[in-house]
This record gives sequence, structure tokens and C-alpha cells, in this order.
Amino acid sequence: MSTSPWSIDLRPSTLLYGTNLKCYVALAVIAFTIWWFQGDGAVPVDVPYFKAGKTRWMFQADELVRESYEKKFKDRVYKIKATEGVQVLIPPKMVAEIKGLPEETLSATEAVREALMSKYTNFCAGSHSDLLTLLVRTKLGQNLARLAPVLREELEYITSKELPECDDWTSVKVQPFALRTVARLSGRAFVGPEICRREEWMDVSINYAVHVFVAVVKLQFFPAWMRPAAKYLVKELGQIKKDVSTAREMVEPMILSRIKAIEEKGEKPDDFAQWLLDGLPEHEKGDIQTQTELQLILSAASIHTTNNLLTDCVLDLAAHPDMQDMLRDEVVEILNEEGGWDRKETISRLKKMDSFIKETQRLAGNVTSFIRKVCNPITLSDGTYLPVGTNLLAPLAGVSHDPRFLGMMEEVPQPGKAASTSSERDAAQPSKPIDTSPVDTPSPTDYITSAASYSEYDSESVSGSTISETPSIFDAPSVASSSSDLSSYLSISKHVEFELESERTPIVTTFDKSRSAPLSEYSSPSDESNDNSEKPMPTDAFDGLRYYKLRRRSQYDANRWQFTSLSDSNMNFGGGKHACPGRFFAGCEIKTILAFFLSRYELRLVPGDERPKSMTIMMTRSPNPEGMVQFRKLHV
Ligand code: HEM
Repeated sequence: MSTSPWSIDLRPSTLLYGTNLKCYVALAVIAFTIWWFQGDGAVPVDVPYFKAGKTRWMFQADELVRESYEKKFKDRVYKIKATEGVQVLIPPKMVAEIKGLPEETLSATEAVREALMSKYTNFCAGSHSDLLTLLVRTKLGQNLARLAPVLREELEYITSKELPECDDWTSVKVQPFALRTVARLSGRAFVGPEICRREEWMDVSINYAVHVFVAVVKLQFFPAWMRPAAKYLVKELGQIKKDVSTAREMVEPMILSRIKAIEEKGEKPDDFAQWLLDGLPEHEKGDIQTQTELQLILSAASIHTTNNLLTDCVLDLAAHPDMQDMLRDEVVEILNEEGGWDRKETISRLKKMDSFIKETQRLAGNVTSFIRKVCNPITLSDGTYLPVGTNLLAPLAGVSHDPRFLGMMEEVPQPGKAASTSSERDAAQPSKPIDTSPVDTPSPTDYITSAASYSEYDSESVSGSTISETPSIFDAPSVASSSSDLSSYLSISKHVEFELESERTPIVTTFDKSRSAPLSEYSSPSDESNDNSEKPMPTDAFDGLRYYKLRRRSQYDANRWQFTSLSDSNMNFGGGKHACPGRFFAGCEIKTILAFFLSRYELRLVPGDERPKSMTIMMTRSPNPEGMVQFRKLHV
């Protein structure tokens, strides 16, 4: 019998009936009570508490984080009791201090492993995580131009099959359609056309992440010491294993035939599966299990994140018909030019759309970001001591409404002196910036970093955010663990360095007034946005051109406020070495889909409805899966 994701499937299944139902309820109550009273098991961190019940964290984390940030703490470090244990929230200026710390001191991998309970869910790229990230950032990022027409082809295919005709206004449930669309397009880039159109692939690539998430939520109801036994009550753990074996059945013949084709004809397809095969050390090329698991992890990292944003964009388009007209004009002008869809720079020229997507993400994006675990003690510049085991988060839901970080105020809090680690203190060295990479140096106006230093063109095509983020062989000991692995890794690494070098624009290191010169590209007198509405709207309002207007201010701003730019106050893609390497692909995918919709349909909310509200479960905010929008074919 199918149960809701919240129920626990106890065997035998008859347990759910008759007197056994009482037993089930009793067990659920016991589990809930234990969960409620269980200690958080967290290390003591001497910072103020924002008092709130765990259930608030569970169902209203967005309001909770925003309230705690806005009403009380803003630039101070504080903590909240969460279902995952006590979480320490750090403001942007502290993120700036610590984001460059090495993995041995501040670990993203450990934090994710713990948050996703890898011990039980097996969700972990393990020693291949650096390779996975490197390939996404470089090979996938650099091939966006080649992929764009392929993605469009896949989009035409799925739309023709799954979107109704829409000759007149037709209601469409946005989230499920968008999810299948993103899964199909991503699948095309990840595993190629043979597999991506198979329904079984669609199913596992979407549901593997769902099963991991639900398993984690269920396991959280049990204290850590009960989980080794409680895992038998969580049916999703079994589904995860099944997903891997179903995926393996598809991946295995593909990999084997590719290895054969390379040997016999030297033929190579152009997709992630091939880049991964090329990137793995020789003795792992036949390791089908690893390649299957990495494909599922890649799908989990990319499909739901991209779909959530795409769905929110479609809902915002329907709620703002004026934006539709403006974006459609831009799309028609740029994409309808000769070869528009196929040209390398086309997608990056959709600057109003870029702004619109970024604004949607600001208001509907993550509740928190920068999930990290302290592995060596850190002392922040304000004296806060973070012991080993501290769980860190950035309070994104609060920061994203703070006018100081949206170019609306001149004065922003200055970064403090940098954090120090225990080894530095032990050596009695004076406090010095730990994150010494020039591009990661906070600017005086905001803690802007990394990708903001790349031009739009480079961001779209290079897919690198900072030089310091380009992994060196020294960053990847696990990949380069033997001499043959080393040469294999080196060959990727050299290739990558070369490509980055050749496409990179000069890195801007410190804030320079000359960069504030008005940007002629954005200053056309005929431009409808070059009017008295240059000022962004208040931060609670949806202003689709907010970032477009900011980008018009100077070359510096043109880079700083792109969808893919990172900063310590705009952390929807995280920050530092682990910042999302797939954001360029996500941007390309979303722009391609929105441009396609806009050039063929008009959209509106269902008459009488408001824009469907997002839902939050713990740190995850997602669009309402029932949310409807009406589509109608444009008659041009
Ligand atoms: C709108 C869509 C997306 C959002 C909002 C998003 C967000 C994030 C965030 C917040 C992180 C953690 C960064 C940190 O801790 O500093 C991350 C990491 C990651 N993302 Fe994305 N992501 C998106 C799309 C994608 C796509 C399309 C891919 C792959 C094609 C991808 C691949 C990854 C990978 C591999 C990591 C791990 C990086 C590492 O640990 O080094 N993401 N993403």
C-alpha cells in the first residue's frame, strides 16, 4: 500500500490496519516524543540563541530565518535550534572572512555528508567529488554554446509530447511539467539521447533525490543512537538502492559500448558521461557502479534546484504580464537574428531575462546557504570562537531582503579582520587574512567575490568563478592517488587550466573608481529602462529589472549583478571553493526554456487566483507543486 512520505512503512503491511493501527500510531508518538526531547548533540558555541521551537524550523524556516536576521542579529553571529541540531548563523561579513579556509578547517563535504546522512543514504561522491565538480565547472560550462541547440531540440520534443496544444487559455500544472522538462534537458547533456528519453531514466533521475530527502527527514525523527535500528523502518533507503540498480542497468551497456567504440573507431559522444569516462583513471573506467552513482548525484544536485527556480520564474512571468512583454521583445530581438539560437553569445545577451531570473531567485530561493562544518577551531574577527563540530549556515532568507546588499545604500558594514584558525593562534601570529586570493578579497562596497570578476561572456562560457577555485592537483589528492591516476588527472587539469587561461578576462582585484564609469552598452537613450525608474524598488517588491538597472551603473556593476555572480551577500549558489559549478548550465537551461515559452505562448495566472505561494520544509523552499498557470499560443 502506498503511504504518504511522512509515514513509516512497518512490516508486515497489515500493521496499518485494525488494532495494528494503534500500534503504528503509538510508535509514531514515541518516535516524535523522543525526537522532540532529544538533545541537539551539538557542541556548545557561545553566541546568542534565537529562541524558536523545532517545528517552526521544520515548516516555517524561511520566516524564522528572516525574522531572526532582520529583527535581532543582522551583522552578528547567532544560533537556532533546528531539526538537524543547533545551527550557527553567520552574517555576510563573517562569510567573507572564512569562505577561503581550507577544507580541513571548514568542510562543505562533511556538512553535506552529515545533512544528507550519507552513512545511511549512501549519498556521497566520495573521492570523486573533486572530479565531478571540475567536470561540471569546465567541460559542461565550456560546452554550453554547443549544447544550446541540442537542449532546444530536446525542449521541442518534450513540449510537443507533454504540453497541451493551448490554442485557447489552458491551465497547466507548472511544477510537474517543468520538472520533466528540466530532467529531460539535463539528461540529454549528462547521459545523451539514448538514455535520457527513457521513462526509467526520467524516473530515477528525478526520484533518487526525492528518496534521499524523504529518508533524511524520516531519520531525523530518531536520535543518532537509534538510527542503526530505525533505518529498517525507512523504506526510502531501500528505494535508493533500487534507483541505483535501475540506473546501473541503463548506464552499463552504454559505458561498455562507448569503451568499445573508442577502441574500435575512436568515436566519442559529447556529453557528461563521456567526459567522466575520459576523466576517470584508467583502472576505474570500467567501474560502472561509480559512474552510475556519480550520474545520480549529478542529477540530484541539478534537477530539482533548477526546476524550482524555473517553476518560480514561470509563476512570476504569469503574475507580471508587463515583464512578459518586455522579455519577449528582448527574446525576439536577440534570438530571431540570423542563427540566434545557435550562436555562442546569444544566451548571455538576454540581460533583462538574466535580471528577471535573479530577482525570482532572490525572493523564492534558498532559505539558508553556505552549509559548513567546523573541523578545526576558528576564531572570527569579532572574537566568536567556533569549536570543532560547529554547524554553520548563512541566513540567506534575511540577507536577500537587506537593502544594504541590493545596491540601495552607500553604507554597508565593513568586513572585519579575518578569522584565525587554531594553528595560527598557536603559532601566535598576528591576525591576517586567510583568504588571500586576490579575487576573493572583499571589496570596500560589499563582499563581492569571484565570478563577479568575470564578464558575462566569460561566465557563460568559461564557467569558472575564481582562479583560486580552479582545482590544482594538490586540491585533489584522492583523484591523484597513484601515478597513473596522477597523469590522468593532470591531463584534465592542464587542459582545464589552458582553457580557462585562454578565455579569462582580467581579474579585478580591488575596487577601483574607474570601473564605475557608465556602461555605454546599457545606456542607449532609446532604451525604455533608461528613464526615471532607475531606482530599484523596495526589497519586498518583485522588480524584474532590479539587477538590469544595477548593471547599467558601471562595468563593475555589469559583472557584479549577473545571475551567475557570487557574493557573500548573494549566496544562492553558495561561495568559496564549493560554490555551485553548475550555475552556468542552470542559467543556460532556464533561459533557453523561458525564451522558448515567451516566443510561443502568453501566460497568465488562473483568473481569480493569486500567484501560488512557495512551500518550506526545513531549509528547502520549493514552489507549490499544485500551482497552475494558463498558457495560450501566440498568434503571430
Ligand atoms: C538554480 C539551480 C541551482 C542552484 C540554486 C544550486 C545551488 C547550489 C548550492 C547552494 C551549492 C552549494 C555551494 C556551497 O556550499 O558553497 C551547490 C553545489 C553544487 N552544485 Fe548546484 N545549484 C544549481 C544547479 C546545479 C546544476 C545544474 C548542477 C550540475 C550541472 C549543479 C551541480 C552542483 C555540484 C556538483 C555542487 C557541489 C560543488 C562542490 O561541493 O564543490 N548545480 N549548488
